[in-house]
Amino acid sequence: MATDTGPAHNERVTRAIDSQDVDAPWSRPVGELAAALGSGPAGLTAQAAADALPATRARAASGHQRTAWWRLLLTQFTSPIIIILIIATLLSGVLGDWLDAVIILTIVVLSGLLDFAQERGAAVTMDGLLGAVRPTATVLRDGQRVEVPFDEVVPGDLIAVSGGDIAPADAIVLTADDLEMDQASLTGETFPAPKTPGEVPAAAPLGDRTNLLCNGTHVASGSGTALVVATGRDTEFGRVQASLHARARTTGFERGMTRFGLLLARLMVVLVIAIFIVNLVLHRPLVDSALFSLSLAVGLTPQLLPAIVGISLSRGARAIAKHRVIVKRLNSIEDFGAMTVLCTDKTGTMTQGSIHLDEALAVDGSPRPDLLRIAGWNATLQRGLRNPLDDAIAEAVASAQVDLGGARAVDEVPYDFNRKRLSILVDGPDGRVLVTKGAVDPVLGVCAQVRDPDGGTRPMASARTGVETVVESLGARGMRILAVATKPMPAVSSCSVHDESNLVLQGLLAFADPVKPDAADTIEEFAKAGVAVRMITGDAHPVAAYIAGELGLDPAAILTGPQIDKLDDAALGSAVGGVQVFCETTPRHKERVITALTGTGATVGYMGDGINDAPALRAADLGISVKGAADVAAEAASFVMLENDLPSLLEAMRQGRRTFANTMKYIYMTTSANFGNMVSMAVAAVVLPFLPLLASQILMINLLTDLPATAIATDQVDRERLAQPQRWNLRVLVRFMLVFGVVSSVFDIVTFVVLRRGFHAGETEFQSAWFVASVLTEIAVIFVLRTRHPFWRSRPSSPLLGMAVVSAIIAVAMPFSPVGPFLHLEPLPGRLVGLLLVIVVGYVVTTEVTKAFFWPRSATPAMVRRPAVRQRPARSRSRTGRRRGRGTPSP
Ligand SMILES: Nc1ncnc2c1ncn2[C@@H]1O[C@H](COP(=O)(O)OP(=O)(O)OP(=O)(O)O)[C@@H](O)[C@H]1O
Ligand SMILES: [Mg+2]
Repeated sequence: MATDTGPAHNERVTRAIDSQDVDAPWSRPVGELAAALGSGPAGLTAQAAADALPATRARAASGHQRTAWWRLLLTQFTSPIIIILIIATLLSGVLGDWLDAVIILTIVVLSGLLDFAQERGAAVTMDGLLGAVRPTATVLRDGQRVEVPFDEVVPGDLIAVSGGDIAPADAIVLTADDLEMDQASLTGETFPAPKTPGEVPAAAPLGDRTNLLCNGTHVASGSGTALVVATGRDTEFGRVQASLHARARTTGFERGMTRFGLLLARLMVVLVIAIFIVNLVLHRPLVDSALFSLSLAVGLTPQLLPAIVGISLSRGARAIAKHRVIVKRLNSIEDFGAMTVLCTDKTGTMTQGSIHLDEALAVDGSPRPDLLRIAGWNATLQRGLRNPLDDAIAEAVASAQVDLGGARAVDEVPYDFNRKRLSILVDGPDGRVLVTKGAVDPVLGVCAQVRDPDGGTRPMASARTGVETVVESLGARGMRILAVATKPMPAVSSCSVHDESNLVLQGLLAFADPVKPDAADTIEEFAKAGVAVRMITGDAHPVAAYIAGELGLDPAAILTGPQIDKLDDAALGSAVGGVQVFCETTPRHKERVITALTGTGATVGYMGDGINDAPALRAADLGISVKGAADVAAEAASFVMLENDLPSLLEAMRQGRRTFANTMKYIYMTTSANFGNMVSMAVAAVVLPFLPLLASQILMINLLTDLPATAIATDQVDRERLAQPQRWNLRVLVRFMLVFGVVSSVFDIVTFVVLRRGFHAGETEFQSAWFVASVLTEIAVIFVLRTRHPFWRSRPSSPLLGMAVVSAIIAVAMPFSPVGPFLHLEPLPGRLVGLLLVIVVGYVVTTEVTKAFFWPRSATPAMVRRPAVRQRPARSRSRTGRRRGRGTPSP
């Protein structure tokens, strides 16, 4: 098999793509395609794949790529305001003062480097974290199966897929074993589409290309191999993505940030232009006035906000990773902190997940060892999704050394989440039989008769109540039950869903899957933290109720899938709040429940790992999956746990709240300081006969006050901030900005008056004093505003304290240092320094007093509100708090 290597392959692939050699590949014989792509039965060689990678990467669909470091560095200097500032500075150099220009540029570069270093660190951190949970594809290279990241799959690769896998590229089916793809993400079609080898006409619409696996769709059942013909932008999915600019839905945090950023930007533009005009009207020097206004814009601009927020979120992600939870979307951390309801799957999360077959029983509950043989045919011959129930049966068959009589599968109706049954047409010692097993109700529904322990049969109608009583009593002991049924089908060679009728119920299998010992405690901890835990399972009512009891949930507050079907969305919306357990659900039920819960105003988390959980994961405000889960589930989630462990999720959530609280601290403090400065500058520009600060001084203040901001992510958070869900609250933020901004302006103006009237300060002395005062007040106030308690009662983190002290010392020392003259700063008389300190103390005290008035009024009521969905008891369904915007605003 001539597998091509080296640049020749690379060239051929590029040519194939460019010349559309592989146009409508679904209509071409696979041999021809493989030849065109340089592939053979052993797949590509590793060398050929490596050679093709750059061309493939270049055509990757947008997204996920890490920006090159130099590009990241450049972006620090490419915002319009910075560019205008740099040009104006160069201009001022040409017109006169080169020294000033160089100093301004130096500070701009230093600030840019500081931001770059942080952002770069954040990007590297995220890359490392995501590496652990990035999906991989199974490809054949040099005849060996290897796992490679999705973005390293190249045209010509042979891939192998099985249940739950996402197709990493467009690929033509080579072999298929009952392969069915869920193409809903592409076509909206919710029924899985069967896939088989064999060309289809070139003109076949997407839905009819039965030999094409489409990038982004996932395997609903079965397995197969396929030849990759297109990747990235060249795939159907890539094209759709490009045309829609398809983006995942924005989080509440992103929406809040965007709106707030816009608000600030507008405010800034208006003020800066006004200040510039005032300066011109007052006949100040044009260039100086322009530089002053531009520097103000740089100092006040919120464009640094997203960067610093991103940095503190990525630090948070690293801290969360310590609890073995990986954050896939940074902004979801806010939703994590805001979560009020957590819904989870049962198996593996609430239970230990190591399912064990306990008993094989006849319909009356008496032991029936030979049932294991029938069940064994079904479980060991099935080729669909691997799953723990079949594994448990196979294990029991092996350990009891049951003889399967050389049975062989003729055909199969794979398991699906709606039918909840799995049927195999078997050629065994008793001839050709259809063996069906599945959840009790769905199997009973297709049985006409039951087989009694004595070997005789009876109509289902007369036996049903008896069977249900047995199932109920097993369920009450926490047993998961499967029903097994058969039907002789001597004359057929294939089977379908329609053959699942008129079966004879053979017996029941009881599985033990005990509740995790710490699950109940963790659920209680979540409840104390304001998060109601809810269980949503596909399993039957009796066992769900039993497990609910074990977990401390209310077994009476239960809703089944069939009951959900009877409710329309509105009725479901008003019912979900009081329900603690949802059982007998299909994937669609899970999704509807989550949507209904989000509709009540709750911030809903959903944790699940199966294909059947993917729709619910997408519908939730935050999806949580587990490493090793089906690709579709992992893709739909914004958090991935490395182990299925509820306690670590609790810790991760607390860390999420801490991160959110610190991020909000920064936003609250920076915006109020900026707003205050804008107002002060506007006033100063009007009343002073000279500029209150020079451009280089403003930029230096900006740099010095940014230093402690970089340490905010490390800060401690007051305990009560972590006790309840928190969410973004624009109204409180704007009020905070106005109140504390104005307080700081009042003190700025007091400083003006004292300097001009009391000290008769001239230009340089005034600017030097104001430089020192600006830095000191802005730093001191961090310690007041970072907590709602009196500031001396809440300890800041050491890095924050350290950075703040260093910045303050630099600021005070600068006028006395050799650097001073470069910034036009002159040493201040001792009396003036003392006075500045008095002003700083006065400012701190005033802010502290204002804070005491500000927080109780706006925040305390929010703090005592409860989550919309409550823990036990479930009877009185209170409507309180069912609005968006609950939860406690920060800091
Ligand atoms: N391979 C199988 N063969 C037969 N029946 C099955 C199989 N897998 C699952 N079932 C039946 O379908 C029910 C629902 O299982 P499913 O995996 O769809 O639900 P789930 O919501 O993921 O459940 P859980 O909460 O336990 O994880 C199971 O309780 C079982 O009765
Ligand atoms: Mg499951």
